[in-house]
Amino acid sequence: MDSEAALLLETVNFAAEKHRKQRRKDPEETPYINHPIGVARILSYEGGVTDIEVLQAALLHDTVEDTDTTPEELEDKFGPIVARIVQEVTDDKSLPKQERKRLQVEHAPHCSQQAKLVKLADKLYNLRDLNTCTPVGWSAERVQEYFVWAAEVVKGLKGTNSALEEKLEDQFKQRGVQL
Ligand SMILES: Nc1nc2c(ncn2[C@@H]2O[C@H](COP(=O)(O)OP(=O)(O)O)[C@@H](OP(=O)(O)OP(=O)(O)O)[C@H]2O)c(=O)[nH]1
Ligand SMILES: [Mn+2]
Repeated sequence: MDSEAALLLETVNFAAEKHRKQRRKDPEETPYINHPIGVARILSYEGGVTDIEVLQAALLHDTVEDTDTTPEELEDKFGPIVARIVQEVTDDKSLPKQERKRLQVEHAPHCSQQAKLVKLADKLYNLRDLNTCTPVGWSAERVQEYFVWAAEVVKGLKGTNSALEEKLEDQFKQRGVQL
């Protein structure tokens, strides 16, 4: 087996252990790990991304934000580039939600190309998820507001990957949201 395949298995196993107790917010309580795996798969299969560090960062992208994982732990295990990409896509959960959401819009254009790829795939996964398995308690208005906010973030990620951007564009069009 080639070493990149082994490295991806090591990475997905680490993410699965970290997210093992978490579930998505949908009524079926889908295992959380489906999300990071799906984000990495969007990058590879739909975005044509082959950069192993981007695919690893996608698998790990919610570990620091949502589990006890530290940036140092990621750096020790996966190196400084993967750790940096994850850090770039990590929200500061100590801030109020509105502020976090505003900072994503503000920071998106200044992210590295690698972090922009992860952000595009994360948004595409979550928008599709909202169409098929809406989180418990989310009204139609809340779903629509998420699309409007996500479009503001994606505007700042333009020129990164045309295949992913076209698929995001389709999602926004379906909701009457202008990109
Ligand atoms: N659509 C959907 N999202 C779910 C579900 N379960 C968990 N999530 C997560 O919820 C987040 C979106 O919900 P919000 O209420 O807007 O944000 P919050 O969790 O940060 O408070 C996303 O986080 P994120 O990946 O960190 O991305 P981002 O929204 O911060 O960009 C998404 O992955 C689900 O069943 N459907
Ligand atoms: Mn995510």
